[in-house]
Amino acid sequence: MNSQERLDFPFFKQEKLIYLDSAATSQKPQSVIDSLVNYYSYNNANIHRGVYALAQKTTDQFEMVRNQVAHFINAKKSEEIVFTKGATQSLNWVVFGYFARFLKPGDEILISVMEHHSNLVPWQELAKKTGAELRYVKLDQNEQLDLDDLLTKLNSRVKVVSIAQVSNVLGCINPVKKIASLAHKFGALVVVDGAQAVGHMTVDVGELDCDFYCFSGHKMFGPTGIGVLYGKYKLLDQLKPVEYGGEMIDEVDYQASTFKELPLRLEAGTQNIAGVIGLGAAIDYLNQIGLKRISKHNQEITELAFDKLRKIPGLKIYGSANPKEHHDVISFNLAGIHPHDAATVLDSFGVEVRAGHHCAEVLMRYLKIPACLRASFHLYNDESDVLQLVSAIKEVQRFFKHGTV
Ligand SMILES: Cc1ncc(COP(=O)(O)O)c(CN[C@@H]2CONC2=O)c1O
Repeated sequence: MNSQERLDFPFFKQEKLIYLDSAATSQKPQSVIDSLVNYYSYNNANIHRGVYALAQKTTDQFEMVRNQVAHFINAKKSEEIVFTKGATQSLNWVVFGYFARFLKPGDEILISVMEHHSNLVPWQELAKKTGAELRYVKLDQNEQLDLDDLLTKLNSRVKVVSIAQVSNVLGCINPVKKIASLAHKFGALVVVDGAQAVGHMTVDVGELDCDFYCFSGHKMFGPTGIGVLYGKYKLLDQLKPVEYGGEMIDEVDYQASTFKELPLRLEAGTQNIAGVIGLGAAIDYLNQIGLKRISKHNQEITELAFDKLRKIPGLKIYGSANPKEHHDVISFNLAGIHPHDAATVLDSFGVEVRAGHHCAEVLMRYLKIPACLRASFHLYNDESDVLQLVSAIKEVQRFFKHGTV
């Protein structure tokens, strides 16, 4: 990253804040902020129904972003792109709009112990609703996804495998393409939670051959409140709307209504138009910098942080022992210091990390820890951020008079 890119983000023009919580939400480049101001200042109009020129212009801009998203993740066509509030809503629509229609007692749902609550709790509810069984793939000795365990749990009763492409806690990249290939051999469909992957690496849903892919705009330099549900057309066409109302209807009679074709059938009500435009600006920025460059920079920062953190006595890192298997996320604890206490003192040094279960309580139970600290990185982080994190951690240990296990 060059210092100019850090200045692309107004957030960093304020007092020196060491922002290490991009896995919770990323900071926003000026171009994204400007796109929202510009929309509301000069192009604000509702879409798809207005016959006046401005409404048509804004509709065209909205649909152009849909095409942009389709190209960004290499979807076959823009009708496979549905705008949602974010990864959570996207996953809920897949669970309750698609799989709720087909799962029955005796069927199995396979997820991993590392899943975010948004890719875990909906499946719990669906299992209760349908009588299907929810099963978990465990971690291997290196605290990575245990592919052998996945293989032993794959069988003809498994109807869906739902997995994070990147863990928001362990920072590992799961071999989604291989998992899809294996799952499809048993007739299972594959849902990917891409919230921690998009914006950090090139995502190609065609290459992955996944059946559904879900992600959020706010974790990829875009606004909050906007996300994407991708689905292979023939499957998305079977997804029953979870929400009904305006925009998505074709005709409404006294007792029954007909609905529009994909994707509008799945976009009820006035959409987050500004959020879509901001998402388009975020994709423009990602393409301008280049995902390969972002991925390389982020990996350098992550590996630098890993190498320095692992040398700190009393600090334990979760996930792989190989720094190259951590991507933009490092979760850790300090011996004898509760993560919330540590994060509070770190904040007093201007270092902002996350403390808690990171919406992954099953993973915390699996790791036998109540919570942990998490440092997560993106394009705007640099070596000085890492050095300040390390020195602040040492201050925390001095403050709590703990230094060695
Ligand atoms: C892997 C993963 N899946 C799903 C979600 C849910 O996304 P939305 O909240 O945008 O619907 C997140 C959000 N990341 C969370 C948000 O806060 N801290 C995290 O790690 C995530 O990291």
